[in-house]
Formats: sequence, C-alpha cells, structure tokens
Amino acid sequence: MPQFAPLKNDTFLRALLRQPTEYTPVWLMRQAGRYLPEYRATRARAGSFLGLAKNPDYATEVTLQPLDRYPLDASILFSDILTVPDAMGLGLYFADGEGPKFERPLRTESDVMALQVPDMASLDYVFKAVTQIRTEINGRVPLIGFSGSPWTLACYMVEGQGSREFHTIKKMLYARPDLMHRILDINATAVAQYLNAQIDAGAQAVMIFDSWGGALADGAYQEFSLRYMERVLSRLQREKDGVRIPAIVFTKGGGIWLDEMADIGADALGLDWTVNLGRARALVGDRVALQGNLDPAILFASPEQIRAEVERSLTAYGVPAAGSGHVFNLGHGISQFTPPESVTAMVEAVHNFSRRQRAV
Ligand SMILES: Cc1c2[nH]c(c1CCC(=O)O)Cc1[nH]c(c(CCC(=O)O)c1C)Cc1[nH]c(c(CCC(=O)O)c1C)Cc1[nH]c(c(C)c1CCC(=O)O)C2
Repeated sequence: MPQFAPLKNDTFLRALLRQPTEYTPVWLMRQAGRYLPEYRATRARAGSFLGLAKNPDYATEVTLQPLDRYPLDASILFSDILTVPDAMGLGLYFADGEGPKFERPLRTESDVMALQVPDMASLDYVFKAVTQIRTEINGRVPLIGFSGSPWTLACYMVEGQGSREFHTIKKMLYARPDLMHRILDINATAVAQYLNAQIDAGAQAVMIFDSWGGALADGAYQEFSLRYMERVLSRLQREKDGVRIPAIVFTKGGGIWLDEMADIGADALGLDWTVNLGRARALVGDRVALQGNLDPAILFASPEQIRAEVERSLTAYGVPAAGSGHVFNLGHGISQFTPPESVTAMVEAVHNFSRRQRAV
C-alpha cells in the first residue's frame, strides 16, 4: 500500500460528511478538459482522448492542470465512465468530432448472455493513474474516483453510443426486463469492484454518474437505476485506513426523486440546475450533503453575472448548519467552449461570498 502525503485541504471531504467548513468548497465536473489550452496541448501529444486516458502519465498531467490554474478544493481522476464496458470487450472508440461509440453493442439475447464482469486487471491503467495522481497531488486536495451508474453504462452498452430518445434500451427494458436486469446486475458488480479498486489505489471519495437516469419514467427509475446504485453503495468499502470514504450520487434530471435518493446510502447527492438548492436542502434534511448546481451556460456570461448567479445559488442553500453540507459545482460538465477566465471568476466568487455568509 503506497504512503501518501497528509491532506492539507480537507474542506471538500468535511462538507460531504456534513461537518462545519470555513467556506463552501468547489470543483467542476469535467474540470480537466478541452476548454483548457494546456489540456488540448497534452491531448495533441497523446494523439487521442483514449491515448490520454489510458496512459497514467498523461492522465496525471491533465488531472493536475485545473488545480495549477484555479484554487479548487478537489481533484477528479481523469478517465471516462466507458472504460468499464470497454473492459467487458465492447470495443470503445471515438470517431472524430463525435461522441463515444461501441463496436459491439448488446443487441441480442446471446450478446446479453455472453456479458461478464470484467477482470479488474484489464483496468489496471486506471488504478495506476489513481495512485500516481494521489502521489503527485502531494496532499493539496482530495482525489475523487468515479464510475458511471449501472443504468447509464447500460445506455451506452445497448444503444452503442449516446442517444436522445433511448429507443433501443427502452424497448429492451419494457419487452425483456429479464435481459435488462441481467445487464444491470453485472454492471452493479463491475462498478462496485471498480470503485473499490480505485479506493484501494488512493481515491478519497467516489462519485457515481447517473447521467441518463433522468430519461426514465417514474417507477422505471426506481427499478432500473436507483435500486442498482443502492446495491453498488452497499458493496463499497466506506472506510480506508480509518478514514471515511464519502460517496456522491448524481442523477441528471433526478430532482423529482431526491427524497428517495437520499435514502440509498450516499453521503451526498449531486444536483443539476433545475433544482432550487434551498428546497432540496429542506427536502433531504440531514440525511445527505448536496453538490451543485450552477447552469454551466452561466460561464458564458460576464464576470459580474457569474458572481451574481454564484451568490444567488449560495444564498438559496444558506449557511450550512451542523448536519448539513454543500459542495459547489456545476449542474453538469463544463462546456468545451467555456472561457477559462470564467472559471476564475466563479471559484473566487464561491470562496469569497461563502466566507462572508459565515461571518454574519
Ligand atoms: C456520460 C459520460 C461520459 N463520460 C463521463 C460521463 C458522465 C458525466 C456526464 O454526464 O457528463 C464522465 C467523465 N468523462 C471525463 C471525465 C473526467 C474527469 C473530470 O474532469 O470531470 C469524467 C468524470 C473525461 C472526458 N470524456 C470525454 C471527454 C472529451 C474527449 C476529448 O478530449 O475529445 C473528456 C474530457 C469523452 C466523452 N465521454 C462520454 C461522452 C458523452 C464524451 C464526449 C463528450 C464531448 O465530446 O464533449 C461519456
């Protein structure tokens, strides 16, 4: 087991565990990415996104880039949720200018029957990256590990790519729920093993991205997404060397199910921008901390407007009292067209205003 430097800034972890903080910690989903010129330069050297993500040296380099530019309170492993179905043999690739695709999506009953939990050794490049990042971060801020939710991974595995309507997977869900449940059962086992291996490698918190849970009908969400995230959480090691490893669950479009989400064993729930933070806080009470939820499009506005929206969001949450916690973030990933200076304005506004809020 590698020895890591002691943590200098644990504000993010304390907020997730609903302990008092001097200010509201902040990080951004997709904080390492194409909006940063230094990321584009490393990606050009690596040749491709997968060349970058599968090489621990490059993955470490780009994970640290946003931390060198902004006083962020957390770092997130540079990787992708689709590494898991790739390890299952589905053949992940990125066509130029398009999103992710699979060469061998799950379309027939025999495809589904042949699916297996991958050998975690085939994802060793991810765990190596986690350890290397944690080492090079040298205790500056905590490192978040992550995975897709069983349902969101299944969306890509069955559709073979991103989708607007999810016709193929929804047809399977309603016509052959037995096949759907088999995929989700395998995914839940794979995701739990994958996150536990990231924790062993040095991840100090984990996040489950349920990017497409919000595409499901009420009832279907609970049966096909929520229940499987609950199963993943129940299998996670929640303590490492005597320290709690908090788990964050983010269902995009899941605002209507927050009450149920608060009871599945997560430490914190991620929110998209459709939710009012004050109302969400009242609803979940002291069951979970909240993370979110600025509309990423606000980063296209002026620094003054960004500041005003940050203050509105922090005011909506209010000052965290004992038993509550707020981590500032966007409501979804940052756009590749975001001016980097907008992030400077956002992070500054979060730190300054949240300190002032606590001072009164
Ligand atoms: C659905 C999903 C994916 N990947 C991910 C999700 C869940 C979060 C969400 O809902 O956005 C998660 C993800 N993907 C990436 C991260 C890195 C960590 C971070 O900085 O937050 C994380 C946490 C890097 C990435 N993953 C990807 C990029 C862009 C690739 C590039 O450099 O060309 C990055 C930085 C590729 C990717 N990977 C995926 C898509 C849809 C795309 C294309 C996105 C686009 O073109 O904007 C699948």
